[in-house]
Amino acid sequence: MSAPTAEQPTIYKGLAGVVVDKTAVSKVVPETNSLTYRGYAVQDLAQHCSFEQVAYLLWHGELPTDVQLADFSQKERANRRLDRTAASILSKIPDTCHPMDVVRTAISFLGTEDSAEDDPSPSANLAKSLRMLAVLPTIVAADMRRRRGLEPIAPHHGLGYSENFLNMVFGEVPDPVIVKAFEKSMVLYAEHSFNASTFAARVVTSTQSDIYSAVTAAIGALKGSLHGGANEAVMHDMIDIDRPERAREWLSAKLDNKDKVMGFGHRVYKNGDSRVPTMRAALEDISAHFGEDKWLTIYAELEDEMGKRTGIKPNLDFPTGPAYFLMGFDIPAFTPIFVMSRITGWTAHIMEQVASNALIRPLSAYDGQAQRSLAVG
Ligand SMILES: CC(=O)SCCNC(=O)CCNC(=O)[C@H](O)C(C)(C)COP(=O)(O)OP(=O)(O)OC[C@H]1O[C@@H](n2cnc3c(N)ncnc32)[C@H](O)[C@@H]1OP(=O)(O)O
Ligand SMILES: O=C([O-])CC(=O)C(=O)O
Repeated sequence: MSAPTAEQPTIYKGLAGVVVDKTAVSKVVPETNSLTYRGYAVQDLAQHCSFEQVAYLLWHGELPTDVQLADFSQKERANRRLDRTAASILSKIPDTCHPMDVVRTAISFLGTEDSAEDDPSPSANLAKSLRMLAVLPTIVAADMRRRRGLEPIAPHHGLGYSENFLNMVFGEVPDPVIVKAFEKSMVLYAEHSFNASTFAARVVTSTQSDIYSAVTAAIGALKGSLHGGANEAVMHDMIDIDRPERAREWLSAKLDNKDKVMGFGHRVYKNGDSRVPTMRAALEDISAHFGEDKWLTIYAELEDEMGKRTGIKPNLDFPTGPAYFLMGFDIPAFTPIFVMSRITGWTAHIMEQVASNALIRPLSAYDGQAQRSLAVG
């Protein structure tokens, strides 16, 4: 291969392997299968911490003291309600559209209501981040109920973040096994360095645009099936497979057809996703709770066959898809639930970008028409 020149520079397609900036929010080490948020291993956080504690950690760099957590929770609970104008706007969106479009529109609309939208100070951006974190479950739950022809359930200020969300969806707080598994998924989904949606948020922020615009862009990036949308695609595939004895044949057909198998592979992890063991264990807990092992068996068949055929391992969306399905969520709500969690990581990165900004503007190598004369007259 010849050396790169000004005319033919090296192209890093998809920015693969390119380090574009520093971050202190999280560290992904694929070689040791490790992921830390602000220095803490994610599996320890998922085991021992609430989602509220993890949100605080991502934003402030340290876990909260009891007093700080009480203050944080009080503010989060006070921001859960969706105002009447926003609720009315969202109720007019066709219920045939994907719920990610509802969430994207909702965040964009929240920006229009905020008189401090363009204030990029740390305190203003923190307040806006908390507002989005608090109100997103209300939006996602109301939209899920709307699609089921049900009235929304108001937030319950006596309940923690996950319990309140589950109560707004199902009209009751489910068994603690389900609440814990859900909470773990929220912790695992919260942050993952410069993934596509976070990078989209950082690109928008780098132009000195506002936090709502950055989050709106991130939601658009997360929707795609190569990113967050994969958790929905995984469940559609598992339903398509239907019987565990069909799983290997189904997978072979996909690979023979050169199709991507959803829920497998990762840009950074090439030897397995650090979050999968924790989420798979949560899926096992839920499956045992419901006495339903069909999805877990399909999971194991696909994982084994994919390993044998390609060596490619599952990513976080693989166990989360069937876990959310067993919890009782409808499939199009899976990626909006991911948004409820990732809002923490996105906004932590937005605030980091604001604090040390440089316009993000890469170069391209032109391969279009050579310069030519315009035929005039
Ligand atoms: C929370 C998250 O966002 S996790 C990611 C969720 N996304 C998915 O699950 C979608 C399915 N997975 C994929 O499409 C990919 O693995 C991605 C997009 C996640 C990462 O892709 P990249 O880093 O660009 O790797 P790339 O697509 O170049 O794959 C390298 C090789 O592995 C193959 N490969 C990678 N993932 C898969 C897969 N899921 N199914 C089949 N083959 C795959 C590719 O076909 C390619 O093979 P080749 O070299 O023979 O052409
Ligand atoms: O890091 C990535 O490219 C995708 C991912 O796993 C995430 O965003 O959680």
